[in-house]
Amino acid sequence: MAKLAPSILSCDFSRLREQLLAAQAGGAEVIHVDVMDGHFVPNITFGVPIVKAVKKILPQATIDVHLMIETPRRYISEFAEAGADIISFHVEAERDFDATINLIKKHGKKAAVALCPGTPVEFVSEIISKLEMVLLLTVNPGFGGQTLLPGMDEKILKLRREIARRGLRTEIEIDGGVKEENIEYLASRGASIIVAGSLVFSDEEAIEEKVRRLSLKIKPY
Ligand SMILES: O=C(CO)[C@@H](O)[C@H](O)COP(=O)(O)O
Ligand SMILES: [Fe+2]
Repeated sequence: MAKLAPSILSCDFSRLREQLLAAQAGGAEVIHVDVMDGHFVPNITFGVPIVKAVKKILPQATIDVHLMIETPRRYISEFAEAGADIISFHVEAERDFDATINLIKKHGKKAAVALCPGTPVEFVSEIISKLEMVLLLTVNPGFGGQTLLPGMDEKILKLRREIARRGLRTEIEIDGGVKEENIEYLASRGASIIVAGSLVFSDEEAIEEKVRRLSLKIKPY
């Protein structure tokens, strides 16, 4: 049903290589990288050098870059050249959707837009056919370890139905607040990629085992 995408936001950066290799050994094919600028969101994380490092450590993985930055179009080329495979930009942070999507595609990367929890799915109606993925942020952007906001399950279902109605193959990524108790339910609403940060990285259970077990929960066959 869905793929698990561990988010490095919650990893121990002094052990980045070890933890990424463990996630890969557990079967993770997609690695989620949260880029935050301290303007679009109240937090600052990391940028291009970390994307390069993740790609170097896991050259076979799909590097899924979630840009939580103002005017993301300015930085698309740098992230693409650093090794991003999927680039998501926020519709709330960019005026020119078409130019940004075209630039991502010009680099041969998968184009995605991200929606904050309060942004309705109708916002993407006119551009969805140009996108490979829509990221639904299910917590307020900026921090890991938050609680899934109410109503997000309905939002996923609504977008999944709209994609089906239009005969598209757009992926839906769910990001934020994914926990043991809601991961299967979120997958059943129509998510195709499920991001998990604190659930994967801040726990005593070994990362490899955790990724394997969670992946089985959302992809039982
Ligand atoms: O984009 C974000 C937060 O803004 C996420 O990707 C977080 O990394 C998810 O963290 P958890 O809620 O899974 O701990
Ligand atoms: Fe994210």
